[in-house]
Amino acid sequence: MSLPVLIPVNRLDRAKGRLAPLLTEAEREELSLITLETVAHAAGAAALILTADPRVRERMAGRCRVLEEDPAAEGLNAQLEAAIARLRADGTIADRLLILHADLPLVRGWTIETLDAEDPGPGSAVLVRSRDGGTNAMLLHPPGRFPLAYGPGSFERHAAAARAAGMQVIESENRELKLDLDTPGDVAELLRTARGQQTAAGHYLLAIGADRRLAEARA
Ligand SMILES: Nc1nc2c(ncn2[C@@H]2O[C@H](COP(=O)(O)OP(=O)(O)OP(=O)(O)O)[C@@H](O)[C@H]2O)c(=O)[nH]1
Ligand SMILES: C=C(OP(=O)(O)O)C(=O)O
Repeated sequence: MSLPVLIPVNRLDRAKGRLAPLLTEAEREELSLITLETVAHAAGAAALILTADPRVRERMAGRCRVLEEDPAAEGLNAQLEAAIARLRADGTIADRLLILHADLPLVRGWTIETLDAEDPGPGSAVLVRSRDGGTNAMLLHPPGRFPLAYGPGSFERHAAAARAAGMQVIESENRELKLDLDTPGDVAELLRTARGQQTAAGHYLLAIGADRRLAEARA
């Protein structure tokens, strides 16, 4: 596997909490699954889904490799570190790894190829900053040089930690990877363009009337 793509997915009943003002719990869960399918499809055979939710496993069964979380690890960073250790031990991960969020509605296969092409070689990290300062995508060459620090404002933490580890840091302006669906503002941004409306997430959001709800909230 030239570039394994690790995609962490929160438990559906915990995901997308910041969209609660716009979407019901059932709608947030379905949107999480729809964007996961988009990201996993883009990653193709390289997709490695990390989740504790049996409904995610059921939805993605047979379509890509789904990894169980480590019961001894707590939180996103610890879960990712534990999964990466297991994947390095079994040879799935060698000298490169792309960690992608599961909620990137615009991502396509060629998006990942474009990001991959930005990799300058060993000793580097290519990062994509999200609208709220998170890290939507992180291509590590190699992984393991610094501790993962996902959470609010993680982009600056990851960039600083990579530099402190002697790595070359590149901020990619990859437009498809910069948009994740965390807030009602992100949903509005997705639905603002025909391109966004034509995504699987866009179709779903329009079908449930999220555009009208946004307009009513602005009124
Ligand atoms: N496997 C796993 N994935 C997680 C966990 N927490 C967050 N994620 C995933 O990590 C990525 C970034 O997560 P966030 O956007 O911060 O969390 P979220 O649950 O999607 O949204 P919020 O509820 O708004 O924080 C998304 O792909 C999440 O699904 C976790 O504890 N385990
Ligand atoms: C946890 C993260 O996601 P978000 O910024 O979407 O909360 C992160 O990018 O570090």
